[in-house]
Amino acid sequence: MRYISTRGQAPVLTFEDTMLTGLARDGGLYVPETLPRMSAAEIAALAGLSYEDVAFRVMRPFVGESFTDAEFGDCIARAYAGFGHAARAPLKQLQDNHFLLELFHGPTLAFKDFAMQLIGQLFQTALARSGERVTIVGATSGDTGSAAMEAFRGLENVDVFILYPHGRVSDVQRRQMTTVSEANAHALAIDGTFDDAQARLKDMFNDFVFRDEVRLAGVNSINFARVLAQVVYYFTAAVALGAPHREVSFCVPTGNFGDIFAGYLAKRMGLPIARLVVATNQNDILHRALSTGDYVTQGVAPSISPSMDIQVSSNFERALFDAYGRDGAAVAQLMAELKAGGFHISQGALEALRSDFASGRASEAETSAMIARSRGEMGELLCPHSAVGVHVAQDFLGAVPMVTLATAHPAKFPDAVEAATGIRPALPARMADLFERPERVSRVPNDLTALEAHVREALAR
Ligand SMILES: Cc1ncc(COP(=O)(O)O)c(C=O)c1O
Ligand SMILES: N[C@@H](CCOP(=O)(O)O)C(=O)O
Repeated sequence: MRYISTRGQAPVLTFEDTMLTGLARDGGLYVPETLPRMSAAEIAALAGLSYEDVAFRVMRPFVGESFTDAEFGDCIARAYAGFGHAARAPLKQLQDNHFLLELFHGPTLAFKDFAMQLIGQLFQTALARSGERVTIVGATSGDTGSAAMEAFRGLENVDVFILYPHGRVSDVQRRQMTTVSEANAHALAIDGTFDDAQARLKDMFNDFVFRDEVRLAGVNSINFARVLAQVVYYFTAAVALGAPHREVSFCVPTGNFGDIFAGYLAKRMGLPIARLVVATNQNDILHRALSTGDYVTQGVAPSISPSMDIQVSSNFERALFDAYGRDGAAVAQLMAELKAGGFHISQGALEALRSDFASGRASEAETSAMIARSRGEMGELLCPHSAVGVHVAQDFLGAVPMVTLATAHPAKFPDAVEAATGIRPALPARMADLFERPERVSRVPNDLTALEAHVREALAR
């Protein structure tokens, strides 16, 4: 299995090198050169298997020679052993033909744990073999950072630095990052938005001197292995609802486009997915782009679903790459235009995107109203991100079963949930002392030189 860049100018890599490399050296994102397909019989055979067994069968063809069957199986087993639900990603009925896929039973209570716990194991296995040491730098709007800290805390061959937008994550999210006591984990509060943090991260990757000096690695969905691990739960959910004999649709609360891109991969692999619905909050660039063809950034307005407060949606580049017939030069041109504020999607590419993706948005009021309604009518306490998904899904319910992804636990966003329902959701017992633990965080300017200096100094200590 070989991986190529969406901008067409970077070396072709194996799975392991793709995972350890992060951003391609031409600024693009790695994708598989060809996608493995699963036949209807192979999909049918997933019924009744454990989450771990499905994960092995779905992901194995992407891994190639990078890990042996035994190594890969062990990594999967260790990754999901700590989840708080035997099914790992349980499915619940919400409404007639509408289901909720609960992705918040991992150690940090968000869907990020599915991929981060696995790549933590894969990094450890690969680095133990090579004896190499890497510096992971990640950008987060709240959940990727806590999941990364949890997965990489205390690991011998890794230092992990997480940039989050100061004042723009929930208190629980912040404390999940700033209370990690292990010396290899560093929380950095940046003056700016998540888009600024992600842009500085990409700048670090594009500074080859720094990149090579610290052996930079990434665990955002820049890293294809992150997206791959998220493909698995589309299979478990669809098979539970009758795939491959029956079509299923998914509605996905979306920001950086990683999770829904995983659904797109599942569809391309042969899973019968009728609709992939992009659900955005008021920061609705993706909904606007799919509706009008204009992908134009506006300022980010802080919302009650802060993890989706994103304008520059990294993985949309992967979808554009396919929509433009895998023309790396065309994608590089669009990304250059994005730096100046935006681009227009050609008619052909827009039609290609619309053949896979539908979209909708939820305002702040609609999100709050759905948190209240789902509690009252459906008996489900939703986090605001999941509520965005459930709200948008209402316009797409019909004969095909709809699965909305519940991407985080409501207790990560207690203020928004309490404001909507009067109920303050409690953290699980193992996190009960989160607000008593001491915090450790560095405030850093939104400036590449300052950030690189900070990382270098911390590594030298
Ligand atoms: C709780 C939650 N929901 C939804 C999203 C959006 O997912 P993606 O960025 O993969 O589109 C995020 C951030 O990634 C998140 O943390
Ligand atoms: N919402 C995310 C943003 C980063 O997304 P990623 O999937 O690229 O890591 C977060 O919680 O940090």
